Amino acid sequence: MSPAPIALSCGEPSGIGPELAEAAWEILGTDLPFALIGAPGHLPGTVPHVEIGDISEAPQAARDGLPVLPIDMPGPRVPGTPQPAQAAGVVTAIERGVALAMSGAASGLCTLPISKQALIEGADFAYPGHTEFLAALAGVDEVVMMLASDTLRVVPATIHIPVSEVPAALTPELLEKRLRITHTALIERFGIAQPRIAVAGLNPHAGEGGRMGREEIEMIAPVLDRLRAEGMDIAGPLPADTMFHARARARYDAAVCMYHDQALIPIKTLAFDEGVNVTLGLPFIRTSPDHGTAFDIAGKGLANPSSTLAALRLAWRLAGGTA
Ligand SMILES: NC(=O)C1=CN([C@@H]2O[C@H](COP(=O)(O)OP(=O)(O)OC[C@H]3O[C@@H](n4cnc5c(N)ncnc54)[C@H](O)[C@@H]3O)[C@@H](O)[C@H]2O)C=CC1
Ligand SMILES: NCC(=O)COP(=O)(O)O
Repeated sequence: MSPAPIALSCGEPSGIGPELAEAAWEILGTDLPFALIGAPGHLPGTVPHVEIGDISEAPQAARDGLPVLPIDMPGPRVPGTPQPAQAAGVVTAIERGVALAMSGAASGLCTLPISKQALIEGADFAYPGHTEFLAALAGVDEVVMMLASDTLRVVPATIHIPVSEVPAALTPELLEKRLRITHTALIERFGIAQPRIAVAGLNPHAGEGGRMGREEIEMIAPVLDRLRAEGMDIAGPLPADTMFHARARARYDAAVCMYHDQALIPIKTLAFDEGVNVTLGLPFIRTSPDHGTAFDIAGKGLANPSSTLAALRLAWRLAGGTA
């Protein structure tokens, strides 16, 4: 039996999200059933859309157009200029997607990019990103952000915090939890029986034996030693500058990095168009394109849908679908 459709939350209406949703339907058609949760009036109209009342109607509706579960939002889409007045609707779309995924009516949630600033201004949004919001909605304490592509998988151990706060945020407990969730997901979600994980150091040259920082010796290495003693295949702490070239990448299935840019720069450099953001540790499947709202090109017909397609396809595959 085919999995339930994927819910696709609209993200920031004035970014490229509406264009990506239409392009996704144009390319996927009925092969991969999904429904956009958003304001029908914000769609550019390059393809037809069909308003539905229940996500189970998506496979049938997709024959005639992009299936849309409508959300009321005030005002029009203004490509390139976020509209804080629509922020509450953007948040509602995410909440509705989570409810559908948690109930099983949707087999997963794919989120289009939000403008964090617009959500803060317009809806007092208290979270730095989807990842933290979804964890709160699901009632889960610990989740992991993974960016995945055929070329590379990366996990930032700390996520949306200032770089100045990273050393204090990196605790043995946090690193161990991130590693355990990553290890389990590689086995259960990605079908890798014996996952190989590479762990980056925090400092240049992974601390150069303590001369350029001691986090590797005092915090990272003891955690890795403990997990290796349990049988996990973990390399590191490795110098971050030399762990992403092709020969190095061949030695691991995922790289766990110490902070956001250490993880995301390599994958966005190697696989910007195909990368997918996956949240691990939630009680439902959540994926997202790896890019943001791209205000500079919104409404200009320049948005590349590849990462959104990859995100929908990964969600579908993780749900057991075969398209
Ligand atoms: N999952 C999410 O909700 C995410 C949201 N964001 C948010 O997006 C906003 C803008 O972030 P930026 O750092 O400017 O990154 P961005 O990814 O929106 O844009 C960076 C550059 O890549 C280009 N680009 C991005 N996606 C593209 C696509 N599909 N096709 C063609 N070109 C594309 C843009 O035109 C821009 O030149 C911020 O508010 C940020 O917080 C950023 C990343 C993820
Ligand atoms: N840089 C990744 C990013 O901002 C996506 O975050 P999230 O909204 O998926 O938590």
